[in-house]
Formats: sequence, C-alpha cells, structure tokens
Amino acid sequence: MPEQAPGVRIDGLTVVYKTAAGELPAVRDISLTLEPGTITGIVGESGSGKSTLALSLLNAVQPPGRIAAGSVEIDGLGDVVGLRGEELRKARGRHVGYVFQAAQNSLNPLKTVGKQLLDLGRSHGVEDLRGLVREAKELLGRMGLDGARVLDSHQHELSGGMRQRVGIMLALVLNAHLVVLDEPTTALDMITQANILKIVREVHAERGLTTLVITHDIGVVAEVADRLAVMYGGRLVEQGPTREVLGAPSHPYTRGLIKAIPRLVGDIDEAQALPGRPPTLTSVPDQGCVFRDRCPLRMDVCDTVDPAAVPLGSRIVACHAVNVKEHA
Ligand SMILES: Nc1ncnc2c1ncn2[C@@H]1O[C@H](COP(=O)(O)OP(=O)(O)OP(=O)(O)O)[C@@H](O)[C@H]1O
Repeated sequence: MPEQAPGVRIDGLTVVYKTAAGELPAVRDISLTLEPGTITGIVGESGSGKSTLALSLLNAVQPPGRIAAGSVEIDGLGDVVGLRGEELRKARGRHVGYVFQAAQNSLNPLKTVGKQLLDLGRSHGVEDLRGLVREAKELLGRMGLDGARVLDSHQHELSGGMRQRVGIMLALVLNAHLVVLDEPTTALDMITQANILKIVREVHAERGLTTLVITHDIGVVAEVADRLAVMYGGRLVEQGPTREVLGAPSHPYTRGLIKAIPRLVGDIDEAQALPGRPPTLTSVPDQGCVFRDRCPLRMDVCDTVDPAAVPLGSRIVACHAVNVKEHA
C-alpha cells in the first residue's frame, strides 16, 4: 500500500443478511468513490445500511450477513471483497484504521488500554513499540486526555466519551492512510464533539488520509466532510460536494433530513420532522423507489421502477421526480 492517501472505488455493492424471510439486502447496488485525500460523510437514519457499508470496506461483514455482489477496490490492496485470512487481517489496522460504532464497548474489559495498544502493535509487526506508545499518548493528549493515565486504565475506569476517544486513537495510531469512523462522536457533548471533529480534520490533513465518516447526524458531516453521500433503505439516494448538497439538496429525502435539523435551518421553530419512519430490512420495498412512502414528489413510476443513480452536475441523484424536472 502506498504511504499516501488511497482512492477507494465501491462498485455495485450489495450486502444481504439472512433472516426468517430469506436473505434480504441491507445495502443494495451502491457505487461510491472516495477520492484520495478527501473526507466523505455517509449520512442516513438508523437502519439505512451505513454501518453495513462501512464494514464492507474491510470485508468485515459477519454472518448472517455476506457481500452478495460488487467490489471494493482500494489503491494498493486491490478488491478487498476477494481478500481472506491473513491478508485481510494485515490490511485491517495497518492499512485501514477503523473506529467501530460501538467503540465504547469494543475494548477488552480485562486488559488495560496500554496492553491492548501493545497487542495491536505486535499483531501488526510494529517494531518500535515505544514509539507506538508515544504516538498514542500524543493523540490522546490532543483529544484532551491524560495519555499515560488512560493507557493505564481499564475500560470500566473510562467514561463513554473517553472510550470513544480511545477508539479514535486506536484507529489512527498504526498510521493507516484510509480511516473509517463509524459514529465517532455520539457519546460526546457538543463542545467535545466539535473539538474531536477539529482534530479529525487536522490529523486527516497532516497525514494525508482518505477518511470516511459514518453518522446519523447531518451536523457532523456538515462540520467535517468534503463530500456527502445520503443513504436511505440500503440505497445511496444523493451524493455530491457537502456544501452544494446541504445548500441546495436535490433528493426529497435529503431535503427532508435538512429541514428537520434546527442547527442547519437556523431556527428551532422552523425545523420540521420528516413524517413517517424509515423502512426496516423486511419492510423495504423490493421494487420501485425505497423512499416513495414518505415522498412528497411521488409519481406512478416510483411504485414499480427503482430510480437509477444519475449524474446531475457535480452530484449523483437517484430520483424519478428530480430527473423528470431536470429533463423537462
Ligand atoms: N446481523 C444482522 N442480522 C440481521 N439484520 C441485520 C444485521 N445487522 C444489521 N441488520 C439490518 O440491516 C439494516 C442495516 O443496518 P445497519 O446497521 O447497517 O444500518 P445503520 O444505518 O448503520 O443503522 P444504525 O445507525 O442504527 O447502526 C437494518 O435493517 C438492520 O436491522
């Protein structure tokens, strides 16, 4: 893997979970490119498939799930969907740094953070373990923690917010150039969240990373991401430069999401919740547009034909109504 920001090309990715009703897609025919050196945000409500997509980047989807179709090409690693065993283990951590959504619970309760750090280093063949500890302390210090003390602590001695920062440290400490952060700031108060996002941006720029941030909080992506991809019911419905998408959303779902957020609307009284609920794996329609039940622009064709993701200027949008308007 080159010592520089890698590009990532996800193409036609479908991930299914085995359920009582058979194998159902949590991620359906998604194509997304992460340009080297950029921060991409993936946003969507709970259950839209964000974590499943993120796990696919490491070929880390666990049974009862499996990648049913598509490829994930990472510069220097090739198509990770084909990687197995030792190759895959090496790629994780060393090349792809990852903060799992449940960072607060992913530490081993029986070992100190420092011991887990050393285990991580050894398992990836790091020779300079002192250097690794130094780097870990430095990262923790930047995030407002006493590094030496945290490394001496067990999980139960740390608050949720502290564990989350330990998760971020572990994702960055091996110097991977592709970093995936799944809900990196959910357990943090607003001020700590803003501070951590600033550090994510700084480290991203200093080290020349390609970063993917997964969140249900559109405020978080507004803060850090160069590009934004919006997921709904396992589909990517809109993607493009963050400022453009937030400033003038094209897809009716993106519009609804933005309208629901007082911080972005600017006035708490004007914020409007999106009516209805997002679909679950079993309720997501297997034909037609996944968003149609909640869509103010619904047309007949939406009931039968799943809209293709079509380039629209600097965006890619999957919506029949938007396409009709564009070509009218
Ligand atoms: N192990 C599993 N077995 C069965 N279904 C699963 C499994 N993991 C996830 N799913 C289903 O797949 C869909 C996508 O889940 P996923 O966790 O990827 O979404 P998400 O957008 O990350 O949501 P959240 O923010 O709540 O984690 C959901 O309907 C979820 O219930």
